[in-house]
Amino acid sequence: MAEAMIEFQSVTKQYQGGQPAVDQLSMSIDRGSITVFVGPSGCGKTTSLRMINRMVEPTSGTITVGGRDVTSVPAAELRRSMGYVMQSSGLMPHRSVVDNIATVPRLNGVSKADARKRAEELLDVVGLDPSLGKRYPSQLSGGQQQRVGVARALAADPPVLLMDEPFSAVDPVVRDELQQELLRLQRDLAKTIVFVTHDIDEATVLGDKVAVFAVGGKLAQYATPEEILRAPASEFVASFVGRDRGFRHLGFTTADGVAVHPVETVTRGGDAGAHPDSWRLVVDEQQRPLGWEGPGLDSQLIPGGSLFRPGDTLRRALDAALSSPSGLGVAVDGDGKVAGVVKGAEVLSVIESARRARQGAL
Ligand SMILES: Nc1ncnc2c1ncn2[C@@H]1O[C@H](COP(=O)(O)OP(=O)(O)OP(=O)(O)O)[C@@H](O)[C@H]1O
Repeated sequence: MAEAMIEFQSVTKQYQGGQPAVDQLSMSIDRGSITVFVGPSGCGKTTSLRMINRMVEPTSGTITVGGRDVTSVPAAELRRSMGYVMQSSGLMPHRSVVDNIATVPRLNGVSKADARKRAEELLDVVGLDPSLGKRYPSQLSGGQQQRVGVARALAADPPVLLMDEPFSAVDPVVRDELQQELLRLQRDLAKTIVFVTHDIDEATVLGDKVAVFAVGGKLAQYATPEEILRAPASEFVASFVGRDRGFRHLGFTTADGVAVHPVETVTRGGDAGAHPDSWRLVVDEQQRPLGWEGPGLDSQLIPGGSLFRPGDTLRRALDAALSSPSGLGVAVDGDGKVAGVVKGAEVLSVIESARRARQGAL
């Protein structure tokens, strides 16, 4: 069984008047995992996160980190012992990137030279060119600033990282990159990360476990993303995770059972007959897919859909078939060479048998 790193025991936060911001929260957060707090605006996610490092003090209840009641540690010391990343990177505008990252180690008594050296290494860890270290925060893009925010939070090598909507101010493509980068980092670092977002997609991508909060600071469900999509605990959770949860749930099952069929290919610039009478896949000299030629379309190249790779999920298999102009999803091997095609109807029948097997197991 996983070991608890952070525990909330009947924690309530009541600001003046009104209903509690957080109401009798009890939950246990595993060491070395990513736990995502998700829910609609105002449901107490940020308040819950900030009570972990005492930026906010609970009205009642107890929070322990590593078995120690957080109120037994001076608030300033506690805060420095945890990394904190927020939505606006929170960088100090008049300090260089390197000096920003070195802030907490310097406060902890690390020499200037060592702290800067470590800061430069961390730029590399978060995927930034170390030459950016001399710049000021305003000379970086939003995505780069968020990476610096992550580097700064990691600088003192804290076991716990608190992240409050760290990627919500950047565009969707950069956001996707930052999410993948965080997962990659976490594979090496194995920190205990608590991550706040209002975006259920982000929660299911990142979370080992997801805590769904309802307004009034009540914990509505706390489970793996797979379980939350498959078996929402209430009407509220079902509506919060959204209408396409059935489709998104396919992202948790591998498509090993889906057959890959041979496909007719033609090399670009090769012997193409002018009018193909069925769909055929155009490939380059290394057998990598370029697009399709269709019947009656004068051998004009039509862009292909998404690709299906070994180990991919049912969601990707289905998307490959649905996004392909021929209706045949292109499967490639680990080198990106065409391995064959998958058919939408067959993906659906694998999905259906997986569903029946699950029901049989109940
Ligand atoms: N300092 C404060 N004083 C009074 N009320 C507060 C304070 N901070 C938060 N609240 C209230 O507590 C409730 C929970 O706020 P919190 O910021 O924790 O929610 P959230 O889920 O993080 O929301 P969002 O996604 O909008 O950031 C809200 O009703 C909010 O108005």
